[in-house]
Amino acid sequence: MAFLELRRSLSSSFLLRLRAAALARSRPYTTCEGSRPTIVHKRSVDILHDPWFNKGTAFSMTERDRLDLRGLLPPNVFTTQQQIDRFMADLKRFQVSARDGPSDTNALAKWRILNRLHDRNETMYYKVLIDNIEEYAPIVYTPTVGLACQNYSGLYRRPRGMYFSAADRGEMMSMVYNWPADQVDMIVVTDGSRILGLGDLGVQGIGIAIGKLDLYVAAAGINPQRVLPVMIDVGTNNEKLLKDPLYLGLQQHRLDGEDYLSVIDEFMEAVFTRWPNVIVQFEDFQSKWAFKLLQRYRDTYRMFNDDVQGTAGVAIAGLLGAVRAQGRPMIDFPKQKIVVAGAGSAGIGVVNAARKTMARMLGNNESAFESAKSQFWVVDAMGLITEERANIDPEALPFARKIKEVGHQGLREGASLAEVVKKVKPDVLLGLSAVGGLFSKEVLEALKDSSSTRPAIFAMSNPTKNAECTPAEAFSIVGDHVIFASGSPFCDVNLGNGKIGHSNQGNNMYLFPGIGLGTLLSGARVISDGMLQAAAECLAAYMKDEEVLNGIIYPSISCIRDITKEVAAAVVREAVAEDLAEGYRDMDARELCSLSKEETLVYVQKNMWNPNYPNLVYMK
Ligand SMILES: NC(=O)C1=CN([C@@H]2O[C@H](COP(=O)(O)OP(=O)(O)OC[C@H]3O[C@@H](n4cnc5c(N)ncnc54)[C@H](O)[C@@H]3O)[C@@H](O)[C@H]2O)C=CC1
Ligand SMILES: CC(=O)C(=O)O
Ligand SMILES: [Mg+2]
Repeated sequence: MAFLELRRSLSSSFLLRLRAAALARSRPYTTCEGSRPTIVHKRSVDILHDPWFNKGTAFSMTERDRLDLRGLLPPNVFTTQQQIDRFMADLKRFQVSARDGPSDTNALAKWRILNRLHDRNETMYYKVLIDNIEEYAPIVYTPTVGLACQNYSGLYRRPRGMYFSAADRGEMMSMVYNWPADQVDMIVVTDGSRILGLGDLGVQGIGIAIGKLDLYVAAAGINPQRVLPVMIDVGTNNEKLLKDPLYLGLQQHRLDGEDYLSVIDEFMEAVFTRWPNVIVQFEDFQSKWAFKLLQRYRDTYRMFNDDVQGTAGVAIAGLLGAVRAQGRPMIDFPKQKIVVAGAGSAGIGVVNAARKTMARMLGNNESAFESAKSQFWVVDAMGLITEERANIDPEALPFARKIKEVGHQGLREGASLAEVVKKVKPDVLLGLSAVGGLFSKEVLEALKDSSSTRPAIFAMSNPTKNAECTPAEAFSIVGDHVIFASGSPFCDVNLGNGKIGHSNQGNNMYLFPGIGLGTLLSGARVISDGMLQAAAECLAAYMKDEEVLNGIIYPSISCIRDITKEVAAAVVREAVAEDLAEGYRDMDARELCSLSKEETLVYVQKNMWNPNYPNLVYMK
């Protein structure tokens, strides 16, 4: 009701202007000089201050005349490449002159320089990011984005995205109309309660939503005018932030229970009312809420939880790669013994998905599902989880080991990670604990007795300092034959004798952009388990046998746009197969069904945004 009243009270001319502006913005952004122009309704300095349309020194002279820009810019008209060369020279100069400081200082300085470019010229920002993804993903994404979030209240200059707070209850239906774009394809939302492995960062967590959406644009080619980072500020339980007078968020403890749920419910209703086709990615919600919110919304809204579902898919792809790296067929996966350290949203998401994958390989029936469970040993902050655990988390309950069973192995409730590794001799040791160095010398020494010919170590916690071990530790302690993956990037290790120990990056960035893009282009109303499984299988199949045998189980980030295209196409095809696809724009469901695999790839590619300046024409 409040929403209807508000809409009525807005003057119709304002709504018309809003719609006209949004329509202009929603036009294809990939046109170049000479092709169909983009109509803009602003001129002069207003256009220079609009990062969606600004081209800076690249405005041609005719455009400068057309848009009243003559004299507002230095006279030399630059090509896109010249602009980038100038920007990069500046960025590199900083890198050289800041060589004395700790490496983090350089990384944060680079984040600031890139952030300022993002604020003034989006096209150029994304061109720099796409063309140098290997170098700058670790800046706009993990690990540096973690540091940026920790310091966000100080770094904040210009607003980006939307903030919905506990103080906005009852207002969200109208607030969503404050966002200038009539079309939003992708929202990444966080409540800041568990940012990477850095804990509760409150409102400062918006940095992670921005970083994830940067990858949506760079990897999936989602139009940057149609992404929306969102922070839901329900308070923070971080006492340091609560005491900080410069903290930008609500200075109150987090809402809980029904109060908390009512805020998230209102937000979901509001965004899906204004943008019925939007996809919402939940990011870095503490486990306590991650599973509950996923269950609450996944059958009604187009949403997924990246930490639970995206991470699970990336882990499955890596685990299957590790089986192949042993020279064994993937169908041997159900024989792998897997020790998982961390029973939060990510760890439990992985064991659930891995169990289902094993069960499918074993015949996809109840007994297969039951027996697959016995391949996992889950260890959390209190040690090995068994059925003797008091107040066990319901999500972890299915993986609690039977006390008699572990007794036979010489283990007990709460056994330490080192003891578990010693007794189980696992094929895989996977960390999603957020505890840097958890895979200590003792744990890694124990893994030397693994029953696998090539034990695999997944130190998946972020950012870098939270990795359970480094690749150098893994290769030097366990041996050259080990398979290694980490959540944040590490360099390969020189093993001597011309041999390289490959350091893979096992991060959900290889899946979430493709899951989002595939869902968008299929028009599926929900994101099914099958669509997520198709994404994971596609990533697993991306790696060639010779790469996998060489210990390379994930692709290089330099191919992320290509991988994302493949993943998105796999998601579209699965949505079609499950009869969930309702089509997108001119591509209706029937036509989607008739596309071959190759045609689906072409369809996806055609719908990916590229960072080219459009030709701008002013209209009153
Ligand atoms: N590589 C990737 O793509 C992803 C990595 N992550 C990382 O995973 C980590 C965990 O994320 P969530 O599961 O959401 O966090 P969470 O806080 O929900 O769970 C952490 C879990 O680790 C356990 N833990 C704490 N100390 C431990 C110890 N000494 N030994 C064994 N377990 C211990 C806790 O009991 C808890 O079960 C974070 O660092 C996050 O950055 C999360 C998602 C994706
Ligand atoms: C990668 C990611 O989503 C995380 O560390 O939370
Ligand atoms: Mg996350």
